[in-house]
Amino acid sequence: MTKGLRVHSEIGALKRVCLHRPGEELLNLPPFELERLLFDDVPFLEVAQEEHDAFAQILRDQGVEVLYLEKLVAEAFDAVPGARDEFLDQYIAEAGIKGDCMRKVVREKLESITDNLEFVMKTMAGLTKAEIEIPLSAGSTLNALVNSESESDLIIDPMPNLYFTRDPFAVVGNGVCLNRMYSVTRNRETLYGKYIFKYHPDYKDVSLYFRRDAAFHTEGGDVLNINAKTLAVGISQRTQAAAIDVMAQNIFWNSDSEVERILAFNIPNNRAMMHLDTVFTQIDHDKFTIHPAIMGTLQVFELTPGKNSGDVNITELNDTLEHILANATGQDQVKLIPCGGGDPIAAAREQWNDGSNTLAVAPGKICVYARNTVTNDVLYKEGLELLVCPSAELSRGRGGPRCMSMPFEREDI
Ligand SMILES: NC(=O)NCCC[C@H](N)C(=O)O
Repeated sequence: MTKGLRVHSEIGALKRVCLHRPGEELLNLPPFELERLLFDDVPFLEVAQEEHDAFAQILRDQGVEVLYLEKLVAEAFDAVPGARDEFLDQYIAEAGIKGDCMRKVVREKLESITDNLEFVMKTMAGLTKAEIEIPLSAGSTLNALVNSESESDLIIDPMPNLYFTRDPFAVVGNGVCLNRMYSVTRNRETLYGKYIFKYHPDYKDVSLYFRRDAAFHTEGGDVLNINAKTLAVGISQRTQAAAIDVMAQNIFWNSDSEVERILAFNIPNNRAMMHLDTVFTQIDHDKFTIHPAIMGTLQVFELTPGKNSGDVNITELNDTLEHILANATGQDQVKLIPCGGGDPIAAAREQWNDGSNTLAVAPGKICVYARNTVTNDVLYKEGLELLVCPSAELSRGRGGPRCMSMPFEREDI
């Protein structure tokens, strides 16, 4: 029997999760490319890996099976002859390589890697001019041959944000949204999910509720499974309202999905609040961490299936966030715990380092970054059990424990 996917909440006991251990993609991250590559500093790879290994071990100690994205892709290639070639064609087409000659040289370089895991990790790391010999022949390009400050040393960009496995695809119930992401630099990450959900023996039969060739963009950080019947989605810098229209049609009118209601939260468009999960995250049956700046300002819509196949009804909910979340979770009331405990400076500082971006491994038991001491103290006093991850280097990419994980299976609550 294949394993498949099963995620009907944010808090049910976590059984299986997909991570990506930061790799050489972080070594191909020059300071002057940080903004374009959506990273905020140059991390120290060895320490980032140690921190990530500690995060994975915390999850294993809680009985969670840890899967690695890069291994799943390699297993898909091992399982299906021809899958790797198909991937390589698409990878090269989307890699932004300048000139046919260079594309040929790069293809030969990647084809020469025999081990599938090594091959996958190389595609993630990117490629620099120093790594290949460029033939001076008919068909070569000036861009390849010239060493100049105005020409990048990167032939293929690295994908430094891959360890935020939350974003390129989002598991919803037993299916998955394979996203078209907001930025060119991150959209290449969705190729790995495509090949897992197309060819991996355990995951090739799951339903897709969104596709990477869609006209509108969305990211997994905006998708929260409240329960089997209710999904919360952020309208944000990263997810367009039109993408949620598409998602709603595909989810409501797919017999595999139990979701009957989507709540769309219109959140501010800025980097500190780039996704819904940076603004609020469920941590217990009746508790959420929140960014204090969104209190009282949110516009929220409810989408439900209409009468005829493909129809979606939309209404605006004029209520407080507490009432909307209490109603969605079926609780009499919910507690919203502000990042930084309400102190404006601590809130801004710890929000910047993902103080509200926690990962629940069970109701009331959450992974948090060690550096957010003010928020962690408040969470502890509210009765939460904290699993504390080191975070000096990992946090430089602007994502927390929820961003660094994509649950594949949770126990139902
Ligand atoms: N779900 C999340 O909030 N993910 C964090 C993504 C951070 C990454 N550097 C980005 O800008 O996309």
